[in-house]
Amino acid sequence: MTLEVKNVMVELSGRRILRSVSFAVEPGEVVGLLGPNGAGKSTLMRAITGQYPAYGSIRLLCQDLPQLSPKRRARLIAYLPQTRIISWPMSVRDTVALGRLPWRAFGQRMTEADHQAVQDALALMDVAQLAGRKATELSGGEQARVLAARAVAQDTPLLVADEPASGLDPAHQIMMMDALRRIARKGRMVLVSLHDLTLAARWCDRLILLKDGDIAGCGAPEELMQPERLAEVFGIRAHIAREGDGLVLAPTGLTEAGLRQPGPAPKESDPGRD
Ligand SMILES: Nc1ncnc2c1ncn2[C@@H]1O[C@H](COP(=O)(O)OP(=O)(O)OP(=O)(O)O)[C@@H](O)[C@H]1O
Repeated sequence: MTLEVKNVMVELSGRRILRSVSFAVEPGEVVGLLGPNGAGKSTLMRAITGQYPAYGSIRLLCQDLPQLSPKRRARLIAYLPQTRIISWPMSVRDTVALGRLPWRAFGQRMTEADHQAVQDALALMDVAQLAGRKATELSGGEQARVLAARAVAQDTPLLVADEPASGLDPAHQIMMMDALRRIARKGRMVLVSLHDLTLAARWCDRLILLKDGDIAGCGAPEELMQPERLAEVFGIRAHIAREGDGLVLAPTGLTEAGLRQPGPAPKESDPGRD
């Protein structure tokens, strides 16, 4: 009863973006996907959600995801994209209710269960007080929480969230991570990409480090968040401290390699290699 990603390779515009990525996510856990800009996090999420064709195997609850119809897939996976601008001039409640569409036949009215799922999602993302407002008139962070609520309302076994905390104020970043953890603890799977190392270390059960389209590490935050690993993957030095029940990580500077090459390394896997 897992998400199983095996030897996934993705090529876009003739460039190999993901090389041979394998990992699993179990029900009940929040798995964080970390890596520098351009490492391939969004590409991996898009491959899992069926937006990019991929070689290899992507199975969820023992079903081959690429074989499923869009509607069947929408009942299994909710996806929160990185770009979160709402362009439909609908109320917040109606926007969140779009998350229930995969569960209804065309033209069918919302059931009591649909209304409850919408209300729960509005509350979880702290946007219930905005329910009657036009979604397009909200701030960027508010819109981000509305779209997160829509993904939550979809009530799927797997939630894939691409940088759900970006653009949120500190309190709502914590609320977001807390919400993802609560969703997971109800037996769902959560795969979330993050750039904030402290959020990742404190709220994720396991972390996957992606670099240049390859997995550079996978394990519990305490195992992975080591100075050498952060230097290798991100090119940074960081202050790492244990506080309460988790780690706090504060980047303090660039390593020599990071100074030489702060951006992602050129892909060795471009056509011609292998
Ligand atoms: N449609 C596309 N065609 C060609 N190359 C692409 C396409 N989409 C992404 N890429 C390239 O794939 C690589 C990985 O991009 P991706 O968006 O997956 O990175 P990321 O890890 O999510 O980065 P970020 O942290 O900046 O969001 C980048 O080098 C990017 O330029």
